[in-house]
Amino acid sequence: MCQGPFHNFLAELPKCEHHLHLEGCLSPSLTFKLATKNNIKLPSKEEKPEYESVETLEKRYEHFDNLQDFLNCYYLALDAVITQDDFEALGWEYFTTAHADGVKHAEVFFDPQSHTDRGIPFQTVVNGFNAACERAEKELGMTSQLIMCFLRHLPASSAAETMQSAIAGGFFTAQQGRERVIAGLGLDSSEVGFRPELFKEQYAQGKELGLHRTAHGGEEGDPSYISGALDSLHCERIDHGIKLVQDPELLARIVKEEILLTVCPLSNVCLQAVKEVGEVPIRKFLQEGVKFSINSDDPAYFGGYILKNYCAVQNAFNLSKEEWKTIVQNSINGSWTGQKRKDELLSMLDQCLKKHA
Ligand SMILES: Nc1ncnc2[nH]cnc12
Ligand SMILES: [Zn+2]
Repeated sequence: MCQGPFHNFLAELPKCEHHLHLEGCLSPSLTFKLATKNNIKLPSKEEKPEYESVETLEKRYEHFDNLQDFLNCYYLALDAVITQDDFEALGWEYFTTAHADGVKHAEVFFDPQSHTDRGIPFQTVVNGFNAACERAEKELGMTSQLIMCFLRHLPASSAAETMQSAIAGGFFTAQQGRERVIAGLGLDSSEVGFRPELFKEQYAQGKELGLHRTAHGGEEGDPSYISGALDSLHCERIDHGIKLVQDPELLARIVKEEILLTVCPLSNVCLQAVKEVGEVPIRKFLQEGVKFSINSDDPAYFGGYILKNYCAVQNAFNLSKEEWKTIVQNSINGSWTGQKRKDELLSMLDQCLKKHA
């Protein structure tokens, strides 16, 4: 069980997070705080009773029927987030909490279209989130990358416009010793019916520009959403990917090509993809040699940040320290950071394992 010394071991593991939506860190209390500051009218009590107070909104987030039910809440709450400082505050909420959970390196998603569609300038969003990343490195020693996601329920033409905004703003360009502000592309939102192939052109353009590529796949959708992301989008990682177990041939390919899955156990339970964490194919992935990291997805909605996910996995699978070593090693090596940073993280892992031997 995840208690006492084992909990300390999990807490002290040097974690890399690869599947985290910054917008998914918008808690009910931060939503109300920003709405008040910005003079934003959240839905009225008559329209949506859950917006009566922080407490009623917290209660609403205790149960989601499925991914779409969650996404409806997720997009609505964003109305409260307006200024560059708001985006920085949202990013900072993530970095401070993740730091306390032992995250050393984070590759975080953001959804520009959920803001530009409300009239917020693209630069306001990116500059705010990037300010939080820079502050995290300076004040907390955490390294990070931003991953720009396309919303798959919107047409590819909207993704193309988003791509153009990032190019025009110079956010994909490395400048004078500074890395590019946006390191990679992602694909999220409603999965079933919105196939990865629709975004082929944007991903081809991203590959040409030297951007990293990942996409949500096999969260609710069948394994063809995973193979589609590999074949059409040339993804280096797959976000979620739990439906992979339905296709043994594809599983063998994922192992052979060393594609990292970014698994989010508490999210899968909250969105009813599985009944309990024990149904997430953690044991199967370890046995078959599928590389994966463990992540929090949308922690303000799914009951906890990364450490809660590590603990939930431990409670469900009772993994050995050797198995945790494999998981953390794979998350370090599957990160989109340079070898020097990976070596630092691997050495932190070594120290942690020695301390807890
Ligand atoms: N779990 C998830 N799946 C798809 N899109 C998302 N956007 C935020 N969280 C998501
Ligand atoms: Zn996600």
